[in-house]
Amino acid sequence: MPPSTIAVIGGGITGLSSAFHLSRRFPQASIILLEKSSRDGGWIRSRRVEVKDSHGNKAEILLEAGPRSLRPNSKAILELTNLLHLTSSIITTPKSSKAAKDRFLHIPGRPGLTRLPSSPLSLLSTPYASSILVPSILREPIRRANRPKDADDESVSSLLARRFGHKLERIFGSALVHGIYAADARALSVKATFPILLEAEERGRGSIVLGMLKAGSKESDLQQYDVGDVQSLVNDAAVFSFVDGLGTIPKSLREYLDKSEKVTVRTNAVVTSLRPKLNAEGIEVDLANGETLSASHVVSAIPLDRLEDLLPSHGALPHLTTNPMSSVTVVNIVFPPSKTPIHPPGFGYLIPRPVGGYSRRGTGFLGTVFDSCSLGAQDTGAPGFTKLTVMLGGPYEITPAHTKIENVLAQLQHHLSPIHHRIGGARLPWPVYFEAMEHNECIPLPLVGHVRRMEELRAALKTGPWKGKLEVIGASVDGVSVGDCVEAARKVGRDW
Ligand SMILES: C=Cc1c2[nH]c(c1C)Cc1[nH]c(c(CCC(=O)O)c1C)Cc1[nH]c(c(C)c1CCC(=O)O)Cc1[nH]c(c(C)c1C=C)C2
Repeated sequence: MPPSTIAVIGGGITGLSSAFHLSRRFPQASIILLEKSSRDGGWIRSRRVEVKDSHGNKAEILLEAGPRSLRPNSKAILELTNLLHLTSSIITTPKSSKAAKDRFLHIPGRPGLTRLPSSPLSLLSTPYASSILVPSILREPIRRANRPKDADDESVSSLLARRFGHKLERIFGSALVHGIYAADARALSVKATFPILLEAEERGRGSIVLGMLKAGSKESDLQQYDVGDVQSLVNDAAVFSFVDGLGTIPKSLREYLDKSEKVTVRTNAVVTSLRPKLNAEGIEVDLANGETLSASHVVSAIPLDRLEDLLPSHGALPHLTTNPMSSVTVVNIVFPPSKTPIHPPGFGYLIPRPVGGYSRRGTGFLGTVFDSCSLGAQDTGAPGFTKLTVMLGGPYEITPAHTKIENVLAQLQHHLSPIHHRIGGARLPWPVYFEAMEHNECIPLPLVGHVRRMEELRAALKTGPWKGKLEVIGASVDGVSVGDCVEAARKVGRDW
């Protein structure tokens, strides 16, 4: 029986795009999206702020509180962009730009920023990073195969350390994981987060480098996605966004859903429990206001541990509370136009795990994104303002002192100081805008064994009291990027 009434729980990007795709696939079904807070869009939050410097120069700067850019390799995102008619507001960061090519680390104990090589030729101009990367990479193929027998998963850290050595793991591996998961690489499942490394090791009979060199060309599945001319617009882009930021996607999804006769979006709608009907098909959805909705099918697009709170004991599901979540403090800063550039051109920098681990006395800094470099075209008004985003938290414990403007600026000054010393020891100017936002439990962290656990969860949903009528998707199940969330939303309900 095709679904007659679908309840989608959660109004983040996964929930909104699920309702969108389901309404296209099942035009006869009534769909109700239930979001507990007063706004939809989840962690995507774009806003424009007006800034003014002491000379009266004014600008309107687009700031992001959460994710800020999309990768063109996500076909599901290209398709959504096409279907929502967002082509004309795309902004790209070209692959050839400094914002795409120049990435840095701030290595605790070393002054300023350390440039990462972006091509074989640039190894010469990045001596410190290359002195660690080159020997580790050259040595890897001659290390004996050393994957532990019968281990089908391990931590990101463990894989990198056993193939490339501990120094590469700590300096590069930990920083990469900070920039995506704001997490400790020693806990995350490599199979869930970087399966490409395990696949390469398999192909290279123990060597990741040889496996990468052997990588065959992947069949393009572009035909299955209705991407229109979006693909050609982002062909030369490293990343892209929209004139009004990533918030354009949830806003357009909401507009589309509000126009659909069969779809209702309800905010401030708190779901308190989900109950499989005992003697009939379907699921009862209880709300905090006392209402009970009857749904033939339900999509849970909320974090797994929140779903756990909604389930009755006879519908209990495995592994909902295994993974922790990472909390990140995002600090948006805008500096006034100045003669001395605030930072070198580039994407930004990440800070690796310190030698002694995540001390409570640490600065809490994970990295900084140079937003003006990649997405300056979003801003209007007087030129020359610099927007950047500092990220703190994750494995570090953050106190209010960490995010005080003076402390954040002092750290930035320390990381960016060589550029200022070179140009006469100038200090960073006082910002025209500063906002620190704490995102509590915003990134789910798949621990070792996550892939197997999710297989068991899916198997339990197909059988037992849920009979395949409840599907569980989203960042805590399938992958944390916006592309992963939309891809999962596109597939939901395929078996109904
Ligand atoms: C709120 C902080 C976030 C951190 N990571 C993510 C968020 C939302 C999610 C994320 N970031 C990246 C990826 C992979 C890219 C992809 O597949 O789309 C994911 C899933 C890469 C990335 N890291 C940073 C940026 C600006 C990007 C591009 C994508 C995006 O806009 O989110 C920088 C960065 N992110 C985090 C930290 C601590 C950090 C440091 C500079 C955590």
